[in-house]
Amino acid sequence: MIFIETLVYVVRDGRVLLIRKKRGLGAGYYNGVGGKVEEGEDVVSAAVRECREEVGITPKNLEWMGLLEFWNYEDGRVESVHFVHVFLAREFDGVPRESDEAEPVWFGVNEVPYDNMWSDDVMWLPKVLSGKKVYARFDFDHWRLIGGQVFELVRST
Ligand SMILES: Nc1nc2c([nH]c(=O)n2[C@H]2C[C@H](O)[C@@H](COP(=O)(O)OP(=O)(O)OP(=O)(O)O)O2)c(=O)[nH]1
Repeated sequence: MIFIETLVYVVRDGRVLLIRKKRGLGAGYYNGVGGKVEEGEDVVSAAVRECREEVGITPKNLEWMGLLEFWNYEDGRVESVHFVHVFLAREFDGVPRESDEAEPVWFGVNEVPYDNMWSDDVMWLPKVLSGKKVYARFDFDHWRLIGGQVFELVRST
């Protein structure tokens, strides 16, 4: 199965808004706000929708920060491939609120709780939070990280 997904990191006053995910894949971990792009939906609309659904805010002026690929293997075969578009939002409308999917929590951008996040995040999220665009691919075995590469994207002009 191939999935197109989104992750949004809302940043304001030196802090980043994460969610503690209550259910589904990665439950208990902190993450950006996101989920699957639905049929017929564009990636930006999906990113905005997930922010509304999960924490009740509407991000404004989303900045595309890169693409992550997560390849999950089970017993030597590809079980699923996830293409995840990452965005920063420096402005938003509304007040973050808890939902049945997620609890919103603000962290200082230098106090991100990487020990309680997907183990690949420490390899790319600091770059994104410092304004760098990235492309990365990570391989998992039964969702345990087994390898990966991160590239910083630079303008070639
Ligand atoms: N930061 C980070 N996020 C990850 C990793 N792996 C991974 O699937 N995700 C994110 C991408 C998506 O935003 C989200 C997908 O989780 P999910 O399939 O449970 O989606 P969901 O229930 O939240 O969304 P949905 O089905 O409601 O659309 O998790 C990872 O290694 N690091």
